[in-house]
Amino acid sequence: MSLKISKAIEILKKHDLLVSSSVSDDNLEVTNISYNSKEDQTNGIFFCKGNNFKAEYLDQAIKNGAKIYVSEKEYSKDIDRLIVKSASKALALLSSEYFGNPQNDLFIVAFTGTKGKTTTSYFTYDILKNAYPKQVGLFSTVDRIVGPDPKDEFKSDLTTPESLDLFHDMRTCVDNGIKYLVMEVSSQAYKKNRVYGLKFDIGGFLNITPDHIGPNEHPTYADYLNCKKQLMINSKVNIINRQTNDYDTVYAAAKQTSDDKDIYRFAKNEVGDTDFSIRNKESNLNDSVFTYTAESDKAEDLQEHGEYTYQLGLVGDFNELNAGAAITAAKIIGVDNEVIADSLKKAFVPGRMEHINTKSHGTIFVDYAHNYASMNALLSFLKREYPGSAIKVVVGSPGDKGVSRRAGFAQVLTESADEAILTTDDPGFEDPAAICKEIDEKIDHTKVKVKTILDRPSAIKDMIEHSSGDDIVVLAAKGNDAYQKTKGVDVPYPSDPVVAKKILKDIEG
Ligand SMILES: CC(=O)N[C@H]1[C@@H](OP(=O)(O)OP(=O)(O)OC[C@H]2O[C@@H](n3ccc(=O)[nH]c3=O)[C@H](O)[C@@H]2O)O[C@H](CO)[C@@H](O)[C@@H]1O[C@H](C)C(=O)N[C@@H](C)C(=O)N[C@H](CCC(=O)O)C(=O)O
Ligand SMILES: Nc1ncnc2c1ncn2[C@@H]1O[C@H](COP(=O)(O)OP(=O)(O)OP(=O)(O)O)[C@@H](O)[C@H]1O
Repeated sequence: MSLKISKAIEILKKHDLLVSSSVSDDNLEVTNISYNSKEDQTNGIFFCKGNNFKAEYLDQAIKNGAKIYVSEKEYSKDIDRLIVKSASKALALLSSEYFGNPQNDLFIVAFTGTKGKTTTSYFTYDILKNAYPKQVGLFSTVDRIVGPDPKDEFKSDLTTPESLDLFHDMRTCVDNGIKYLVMEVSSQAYKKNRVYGLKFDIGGFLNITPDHIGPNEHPTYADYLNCKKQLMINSKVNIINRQTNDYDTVYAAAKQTSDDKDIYRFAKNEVGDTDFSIRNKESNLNDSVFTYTAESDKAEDLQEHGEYTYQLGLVGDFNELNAGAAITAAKIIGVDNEVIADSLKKAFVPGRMEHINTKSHGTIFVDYAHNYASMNALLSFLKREYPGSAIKVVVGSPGDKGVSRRAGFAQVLTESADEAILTTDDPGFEDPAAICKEIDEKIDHTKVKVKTILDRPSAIKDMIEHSSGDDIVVLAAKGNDAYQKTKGVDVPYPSDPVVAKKILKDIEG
């Protein structure tokens, strides 16, 4: 991989990003690209970016072999430099060029939404992988899959990677024979220009509720919505949840760059003015069965028999909506209905509505619901569908972030749980006991029985041991995370599904 500096200048000028250039050799062709000074920079281009950037990082990068740097301000005059209006935008554009614009060889399906990105991406990935074996990649919050072999699969750090890493991994995908890429696009990805300049073949908008608003994320809800709707502006074909908050804004964003014929809307039950509607037929603790009905001419063009029935291996009415988005994407691509139906039947998403059937300790769900909106969606669904079951929740709230989640958990536990055990979840630099106390103090104890057990495996064990019959045990908010973020260290933790299964093995054999 390489990048000619003359080409870099041309691209920056084209995008009106270049402020000035001090370049001794226009013909320089760099063979390394980086934004992390600790890496080898031999014959490389180095990007000074980020709120926490320090001049000494550039000094280190130069020592490590950087030949030229890109920055919003001039630091060292010792080497060539390109001064730009936005280092993050420059990073995206020049990384794309450096890695040979791999996006041009991929059909990219992207999803955004406050909730459901990971689940919908997995549904879509599973369907496409069954339709086009060995040709599908996945960039999700949980895993990054850049090729067909187990060695091409690794854990993600961010929902949407930094642009350089994104284009690097897309290059790997293309080199590994991948033709379809399913990815999650967070609002932060737009805020931080990680996907700047990218056009998506299909973009799906799942929902938006106030979240991720705070000093390190979005200053206001308006900013959050503005970032999220960028996916619609940057997608050729759009799929939109007709029932999302701010639907008109989202639809208008799609219309900016797409004709009506390329915008598909889906909705639950009788809504009107939609292209597809979803109706639940039946659900139990293992599956839900629903119909997907074409409600417009363009939807009928996509779905020749008008109405199809699907069985989804992941319960939760919100998952029918997630499935709707995945089905629509697959149909736009032209996947056979049988493949779609078969894939959804076997759907499994790590840490999302994973259910564990026990012999005599009720049914256990492990779910990543980690704010009021998602926990409310989950617990209201369980309460509505299983009125005879006691709902018993093990949950904690993280330290150093999302403080409003604590009051949210107190509210949703009061509204929908019968019993709760408060426990530790990524305490960071805070005291987990104090976090639990904060939640506990806001719970109405006349409505729900609560105790605190800080050691998470002990909390899970206690809840499982004290559950039986039709009880539903929900291990919430941690999904399949295999760590507890504690005082700046990712302390290994076996993950909720592993802990629960081990406890069951010990007590049920
Ligand atoms: C606030 C924020 O969005 N920060 C992200 C951003 O950081 P930044 O560009 O501001 O960089 P920085 O952390 O200030 O560091 C400055 C620069 O110095 C460099 N450096 C640093 C040390 C050194 O010795 N040498 C050196 O060169 C770093 O490599 C970096 O380039 O770019 C970094 C990647 O280059 C991200 O890791 C980082 O995400 C932080 C850690 C993060 O967790 N962000 C969350 C909020 C996020 O993005 N979440 C969304 C999901 C949200 C959802 O669920 O919807 C996501 O997409 O994951
Ligand atoms: N469409 C939806 N509407 C409301 N809640 C949902 C929806 N889909 C999933 N959830 C709930 O939110 C949790 C997180 O789902 P998922 O990981 O798919 O979303 P995400 O958008 O990737 O989340 P995050 O941005 O927090 O990583 C699930 O475990 C479930 O409880």
